[in-house]
Amino acid sequence: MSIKLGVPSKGRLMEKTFDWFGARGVRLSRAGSDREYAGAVDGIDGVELVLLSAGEIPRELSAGRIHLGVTGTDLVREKLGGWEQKVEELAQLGFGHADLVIAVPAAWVDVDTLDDLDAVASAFRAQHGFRLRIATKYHRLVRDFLRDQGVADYQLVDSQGATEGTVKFETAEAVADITSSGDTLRANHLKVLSDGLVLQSQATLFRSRCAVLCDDSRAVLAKLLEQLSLD
Ligand SMILES: Nc1ncnc2c1ncn2[C@@H]1O[C@H](COP(=O)(O)OP(=O)(O)OP(=O)(O)O)[C@@H](O)[C@H]1O
Ligand SMILES: O=P(O)(O)OC[C@H]1O[C@H](OP(=O)(O)OP(=O)(O)O)[C@H](O)[C@@H]1O
Repeated sequence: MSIKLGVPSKGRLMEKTFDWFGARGVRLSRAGSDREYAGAVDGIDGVELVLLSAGEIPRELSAGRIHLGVTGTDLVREKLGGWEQKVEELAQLGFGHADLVIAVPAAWVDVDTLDDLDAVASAFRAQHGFRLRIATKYHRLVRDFLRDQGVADYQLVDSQGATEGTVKFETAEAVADITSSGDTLRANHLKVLSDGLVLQSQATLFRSRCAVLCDDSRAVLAKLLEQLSLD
């Protein structure tokens, strides 16, 4: 029996994950061309590499279809309600750092804090007859954060990409999205609220609490974690 390790199938996250495992003697690679989503593992027997969308890895972990998975903490917390019951964080990998933030138009010179946003939101509703729109793909995290911070008079609108563009295209008044360099926010004339940090994320190795392990698989997992110095 083998255990399944899910890794992002493309981009920086995939390459840096390969580097992280490689530095610990577990060599991960794509099996064929850049377009093929099959993987190979050298340096340990019984581990199968599964290349997946970063956004699907939380669901695969919680369904128990993969035993281990690398993805951002933001995606696990967003996609899995009660995530701590479903997965265990084994190691923060030290890359893929990004902040989930609330940002508003830079031209809103009087709006710097969540309190300011709350005041604007109430005035906006009175003036326009509908609630101020915040575009995001992080519905759970943003809703929970704004509830805890006492901001209520808003609505979330779904944006699965190019979220910073929604303000210019007038489908939202504010955004909640991941930022790392800040370039995308600046280029779209947006600014982060001073207390608008929802979550700091980085690439993390997770273990499924839902995957069933036979004795052989348990032994493979223990050997892998020992090789990664995580036992
Ligand atoms: N600019 C960035 N800098 C660093 N990390 C980022 C950046 N943008 C996104 N990330 C992180 O990368 C991870 C994957 O992001 P995202 O969901 O956008 O995946 P993707 O690249 O669109 O892949 P897929 O569509 O296959 O899921 C997330 O954990 C996110 O926090
Ligand atoms: O602060 P920065 O360094 O500019 O990075 C932030 C951007 O990176 C991510 O987008 P990505 O490139 O993954 O595309 P997406 O908008 O389609 O998610 C994120 O959604 C921001 O748009």
